[in-house]
Amino acid sequence: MTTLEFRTLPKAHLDRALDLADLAFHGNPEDEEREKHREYLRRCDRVGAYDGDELVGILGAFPLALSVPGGELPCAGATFVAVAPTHRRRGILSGMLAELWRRCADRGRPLAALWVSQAAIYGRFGCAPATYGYTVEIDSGRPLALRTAPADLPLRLVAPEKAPGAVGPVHAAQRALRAGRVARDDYWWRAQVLPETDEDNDELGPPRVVTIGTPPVGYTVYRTESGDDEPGAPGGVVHVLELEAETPAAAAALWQYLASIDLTSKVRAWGRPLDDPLLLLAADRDQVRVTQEFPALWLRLVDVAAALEARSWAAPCDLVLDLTDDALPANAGRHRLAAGPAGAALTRTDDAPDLALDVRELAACYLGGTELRHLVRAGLVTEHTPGAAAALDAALRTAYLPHTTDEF
Ligand SMILES: CC(=O)SCCNC(=O)CCNC(=O)[C@H](O)C(C)(C)COP(=O)(O)OP(=O)(O)OC[C@H]1O[C@@H](n2cnc3c(N)ncnc32)[C@H](O)[C@@H]1OP(=O)(O)O
Repeated sequence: MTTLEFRTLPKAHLDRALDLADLAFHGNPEDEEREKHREYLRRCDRVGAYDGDELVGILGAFPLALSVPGGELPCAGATFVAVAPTHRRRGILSGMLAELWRRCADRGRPLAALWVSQAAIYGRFGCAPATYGYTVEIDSGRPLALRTAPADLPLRLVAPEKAPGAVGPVHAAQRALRAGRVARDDYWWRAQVLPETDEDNDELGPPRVVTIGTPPVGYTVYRTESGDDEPGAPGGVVHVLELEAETPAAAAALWQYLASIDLTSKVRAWGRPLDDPLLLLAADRDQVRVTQEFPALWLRLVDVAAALEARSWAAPCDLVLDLTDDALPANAGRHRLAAGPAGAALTRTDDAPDLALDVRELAACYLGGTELRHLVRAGLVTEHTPGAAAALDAALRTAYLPHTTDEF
């Protein structure tokens, strides 16, 4: 029997990695899509698991900059995780993640993030959902009724290749307000946000980008799905991938535009923030309905001290946290967190703990998307000192909920 080895997957093995991913994800991509995946993996830090010469596991990690409250941090964006079906449940995923945590330490990345294929897999590795999304549907078979007057500003269609220059500044300004978002370069806009075809739904047309204002104070990215030609049949669907606006009036105008596109009768917006103003702009909440809520980005605090000391804090707190972290014992133990608007320090202590929790619970709360007091009520966090969870919640609070649509 051979032993498993975890090492960097060289570029020469990219096609073997793609074959393995197709095997594990039941994919059968066309040439163009396969080239897209090859480019994708080429940009990643790659861990390969080898059984002798056989490639039996692959994990990619994009080098990302993730927005956190008050700034951004280097983050490994784990993706393309696949284990050969002949080798499952032999610890290959566990070994690849252990290698990823080592590389995060070597490369100065305190965070790792991922979109999971199944929610049951990653909690045991210290990961937790840190951002959430809503799917919102607008019945646009009738005019969209709004409580806020739409801005009277020009709307312009922008060619996708011009989008990074035209709407990048609006995205960057909004990203500074919301934790959980990835810094986008031209590659990210082209390949991740605006690919010509939608990989998951070939019924959808190409991406359309529309800006409002000169210079833009908002924009939307959407694709359309045509409806049935029969008279009286439902119209097409406008699939909104992104909508960012700097003012309520600009948001109202963009939603009104999307809801009034001819030959369509529904707007389906995926991955809206849970505090999306759209839900308050709507004059008739029967016309604008939340149809799904889902965990979006999962987070792992690989270096807890670096992560906590890098974010901003809304209120002062001085608490002893008793942390467990089975995979990364350097994070475990008692730490005093002294934090406030001037910054934070995490120092080891023998003092009695105010709160006892696992690193995955801290990951859930880190970006401000989950409140500790709810985790206390669920029996997942132990509050030794009454009021400690509320004090930490007040310190972690953010003005906007964390949010991301960057699915990788
Ligand atoms: C970020 C992303 O890319 S997410 C995509 C993940 N990839 C896929 O879903 C593709 C198809 N599946 C696979 O490739 C594999 O089955 C993987 C990656 C999910 C798991 O790989 P394995 O090497 O089998 O996992 P490993 O043996 O390290 O398991 C570690 C633990 O996780 C558990 N586990 C693994 N997969 C699952 C699962 N799907 N559901 C629940 N538990 C799971 C194992 O039971 C084990 O628990 P234990 O330590 O208590 O025994």
